Amino acid sequence: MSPVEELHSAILAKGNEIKEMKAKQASKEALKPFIDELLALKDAYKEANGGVPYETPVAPNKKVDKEAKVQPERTGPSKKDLQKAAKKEKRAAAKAEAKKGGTHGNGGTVNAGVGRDILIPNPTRARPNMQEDTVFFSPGRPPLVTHATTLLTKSTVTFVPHAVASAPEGMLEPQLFLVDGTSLFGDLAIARFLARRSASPEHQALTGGSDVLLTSEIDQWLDFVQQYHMALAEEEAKGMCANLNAVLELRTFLVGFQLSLADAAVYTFLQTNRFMGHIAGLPHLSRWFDLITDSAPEIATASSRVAAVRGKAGAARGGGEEAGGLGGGDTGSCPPLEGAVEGQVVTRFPPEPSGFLHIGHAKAVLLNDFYARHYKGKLIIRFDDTNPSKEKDEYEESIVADLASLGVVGDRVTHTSDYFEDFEKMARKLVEDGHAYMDNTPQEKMQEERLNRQESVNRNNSVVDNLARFEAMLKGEKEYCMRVKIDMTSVNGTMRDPVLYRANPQPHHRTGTKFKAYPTYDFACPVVDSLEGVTHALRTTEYNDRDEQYYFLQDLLGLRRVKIQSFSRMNFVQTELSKRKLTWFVEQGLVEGWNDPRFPTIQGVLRRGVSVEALRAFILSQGASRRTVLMEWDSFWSINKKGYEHSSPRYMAVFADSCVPLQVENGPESRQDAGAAISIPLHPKRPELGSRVLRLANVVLLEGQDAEGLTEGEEVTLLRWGNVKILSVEKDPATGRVLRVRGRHNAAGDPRATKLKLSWLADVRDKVPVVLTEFDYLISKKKLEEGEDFKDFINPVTKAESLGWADPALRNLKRGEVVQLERRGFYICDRPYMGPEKGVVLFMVPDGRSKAMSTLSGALKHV
Ligand SMILES: Nc1ncnc2c1ncn2[C@@H]1O[C@H](COP(=O)(O)OC(=O)[C@@H](N)CCS)[C@@H](O)[C@H]1O
Repeated sequence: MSPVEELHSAILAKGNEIKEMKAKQASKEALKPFIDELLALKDAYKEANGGVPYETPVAPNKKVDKEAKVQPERTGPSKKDLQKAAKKEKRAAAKAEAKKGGTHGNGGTVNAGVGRDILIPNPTRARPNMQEDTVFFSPGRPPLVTHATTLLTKSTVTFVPHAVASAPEGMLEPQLFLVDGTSLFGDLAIARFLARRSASPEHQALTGGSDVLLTSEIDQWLDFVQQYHMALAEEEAKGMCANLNAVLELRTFLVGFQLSLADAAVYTFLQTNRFMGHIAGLPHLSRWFDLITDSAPEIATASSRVAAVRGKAGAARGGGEEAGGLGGGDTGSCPPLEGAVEGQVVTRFPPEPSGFLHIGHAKAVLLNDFYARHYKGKLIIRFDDTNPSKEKDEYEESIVADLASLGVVGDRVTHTSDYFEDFEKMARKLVEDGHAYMDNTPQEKMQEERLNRQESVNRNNSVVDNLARFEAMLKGEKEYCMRVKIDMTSVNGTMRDPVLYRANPQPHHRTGTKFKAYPTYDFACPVVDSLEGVTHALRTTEYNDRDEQYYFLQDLLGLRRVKIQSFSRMNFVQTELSKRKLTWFVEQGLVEGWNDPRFPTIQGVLRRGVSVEALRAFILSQGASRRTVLMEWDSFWSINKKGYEHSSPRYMAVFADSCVPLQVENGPESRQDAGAAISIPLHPKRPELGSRVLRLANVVLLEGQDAEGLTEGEEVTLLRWGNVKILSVEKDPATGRVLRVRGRHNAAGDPRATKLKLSWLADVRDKVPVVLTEFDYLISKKKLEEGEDFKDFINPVTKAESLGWADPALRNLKRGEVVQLERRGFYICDRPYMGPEKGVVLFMVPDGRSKAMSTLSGALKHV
């Protein structure tokens, strides 16, 4: 049944219910909620039916109703139904035409029998009068390629998001209405149209122009995107990226020798389906991705702008102000940058590509990004790649992907290795001028001497000897390193002749074997900050001691001074952030990998259900204070929950192994009764999110835990349906456990008068299998004391999976989407529905409370 048909049946059923109540002389007060429901159903019908309102049958056709009840189950509409539907459609179309200017329509829908509506172009839908070309779209399915094409072709098109009744978020295709009343639907069809109607040959070339082969090749890619627009499983996504990489090995663009809609469609597809992690390790695909980002920024802009409508990614750079109340005239909890001048501030985020980014890094990059944006300046993303023993391309690529998922786009991406030649020259000059010397004191001894403020025996060697040893070091000779002469008597240990250069024969991931000695962090940071025009270097407070040395070196080398502004490191209870310790967890197999949802990596926390907006708001609300605090996860999760409270649609699910059937004596026979569904809002307090179909049945599944608490004769409320009087509770004589329950729906019952409000699920054939997954902390102790080894505090059980049954609508859930399961909490989809044996994998998103949202207990402590 299509949503329109379902609503039609629901209206009939509700009307009959009201008639029955009236016959029983029900009071006006008792009737009111039913009449309200009927009106709401009619509104939903009108919206789903292209603006054409529900038509009350001229004479109530009791015969048809009767037929509906005894009709055998069938797989498709009968000829008679089709003729009737065709007549009805004709009538509706004629009405809609006459009524031009009404609500926009949605295209026709055909039900595939699995609850998913497949759209067909419907030329007869209602056509509103538009002042300008307008694309209506569901926020769950933003028309990214259309948006990119409007930017590329400079077309004037208005985009209007709308919530759609009777269809879950993301189900409806975008629809373009032209000023002349004609319309088109589907992201790719609209994009093609916009390119083709442009007068410019350059824009027409986006679809292949008049070249038939090119056009077809482009179409081939568009078909491909169309086919896979739903989220793919992890392995499939990986394989697909590998194939794309192979295709792009010898190509600059996907088709021909210039940008086309094929590039735009595949780019937006990859960007919005979280493929970035897979792209990272693939050189040709990465190169192509970067090329499109740079050469057609309209495409990236479209993706990030529309993603913002969807509420998933952070705002695109350059637009608007921060979330979380920051921005505007002041810097909120982030102190102003000293001496900052609007338009001239340059900040930088300098990760070492030696591991995956974690939430501590997120703090550093979001603060740098915030200041750059606040002062209308620039942000540099600099890979601090001075240690070839630890760094890899793979890490660099994962960092790029993680920054993209945080919505951070640097104005420049640089590498410390871009300056290796400059370093060599500067270091040689320091040696020549007697400011630096070569030292072969063993590492431990050197440390001891520095601690005791003792000079090395090499401190006063001749420049000639030092120069010879310096050149040997550059060739990879490891015996001597270069130290700068500062002050061995200084109270600041970092001023006691720090090491600035040392040999490392390992090939570098970017420069290969060209260099065999590398600057240390102490040397690299002040030099590159100054050379790159950084005005404010934000560093965590553990570097404070190094500030003096940083300025000393800039002065010694005659470089412009950069202002340092420090902020505290971010640490969380029961969480390790060190790359070394996180690697241990991966190597021990205690987690799935770096993107494990128990890990504090960016990939891990996003997978666990952290929203980028919440992360940003949390970090910026903490600000750039220097006070080091150990954060509680609870306060973070409760900020995270706030966003979802308003935006996530609500459904119900029950545990599969303990659920108990409740036979509702007067409930509808789900497979045969046309009234076996009602329309309810996706979110009871947010009608603008639209509505959905709630399936009813004469057998519904209750949580076992709830069934145990039922007593005969009491009235309970089945959430969103109404009251049921419990007639009997049958128990297993051996165990005393409830086996089944019988009840009767009481349409006139008052939900406010019942004690128990139960979640439930119609026991329908297409209910969806789900895996409800909960996680605990990897570390069992809140704060490890000095000397305590984290390995002694490993939580033995940190993951629990329970099988469940959920609302049929969850069949359409995509990876990364968050729903609320009533009385359970928020869940993020980690794997979409892939068949009866591979149900939807849902991860519980903590909400900051130690208990789950209700008396329903989970499999683990709720963290
Ligand atoms: N836990 C943390 N809280 C805040 N900021 C952090 C945290 N951990 C690291 N950082 C900052 O991120 C960048 C990059 O760190 P990385 O360890 O990859 O690299 C370096 O520390 C040096 N390449 C550059 C130091 S300025 C850095 O700013 C950290 O302070």
